Amino acid sequence: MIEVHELTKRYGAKTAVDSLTFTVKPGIVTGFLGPNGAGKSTTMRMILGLDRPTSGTATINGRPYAEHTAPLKQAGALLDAKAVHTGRSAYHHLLAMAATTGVPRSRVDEVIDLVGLHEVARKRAGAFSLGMGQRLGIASALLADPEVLILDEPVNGLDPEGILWIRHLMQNFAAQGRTVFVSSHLMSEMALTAEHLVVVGKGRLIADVSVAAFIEQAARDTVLVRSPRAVELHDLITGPGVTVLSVERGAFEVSGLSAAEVGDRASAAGIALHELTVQRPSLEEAFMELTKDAVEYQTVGAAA
Ligand SMILES: Nc1ncnc2c1ncn2[C@@H]1O[C@H](COP(=O)(O)OP(=O)(O)OP(=O)(O)O)[C@@H](O)[C@H]1O
Repeated sequence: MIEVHELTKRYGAKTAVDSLTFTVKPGIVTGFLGPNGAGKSTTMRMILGLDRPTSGTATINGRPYAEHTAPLKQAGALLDAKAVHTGRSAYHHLLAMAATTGVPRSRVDEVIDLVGLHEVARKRAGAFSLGMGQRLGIASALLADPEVLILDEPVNGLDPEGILWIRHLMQNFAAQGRTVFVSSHLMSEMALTAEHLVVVGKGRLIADVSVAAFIEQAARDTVLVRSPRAVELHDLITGPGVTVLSVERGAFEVSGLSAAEVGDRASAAGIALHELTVQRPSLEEAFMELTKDAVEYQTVGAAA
């Protein structure tokens, strides 16, 4: 379990993390979502004791990470996959880590097999592809068999097979009753991986919600209506709870009414319909809508 309470980090005048409070529960994968610069990495670094908070607290299994007697048994993390000694082989990188943290040698072979690096374990890590580097980073995170796994953008730059592999690894880890906290700026990826979402923008909490609830909210349909008598039909259906989102010549988009309701009303008034299409926003669109005011560097015109 990870508990973050009123966590704040300022760099001079810049507030990178602004009074964040949330809990990451065991047994499920929790996605940490937000646009670039939202403060995800800074929050993860503070949870792991790598950055000192300006104020507030972050604990892992009830204590600040650094105060645990065997911190690596509590939480393993992948923050930057390139942070390995490039001259060492994957095997020796892990062996050195194991030796300094009291992990038995046999566990090194175990995690190498677990992440599928058996064939290349004796090769220099500096020559690894991005995907192999990510696997090695995850092997390091898993080395001490931790209760909590913290991964910062683990699928960045991976091919579809690598993405699938990490997704299953996280889900299996959570299914064992452990805690998984994974950051991403891709809603579509998190919808497939996570069960719960913590969404941040400009350092602030925007949503703390189950993926199912987010999808349900996002999936609010709109109906595109095209008719030669669009103006009349438009006037006929407007009322409480009905929002007309866009109007163009001969067509409009409406929310708050089902396609059947629009069709019935048109039929009752003897108005012909030339199109009646249910439109469902993609999850990515719903996420962008949610975070649109919290995007740090917005392209001019992007808000429209
Ligand atoms: N050491 C630092 N000094 C000054 N500003 C920093 C420092 N580290 C982060 N920031 C700023 O804090 C904000 C949050 O950065 P952070 O890297 O935590 O965001 P993020 O959500 O992880 O973004 P990304 O997906 O781009 O990595 C950014 O505006 C960043 O420029």
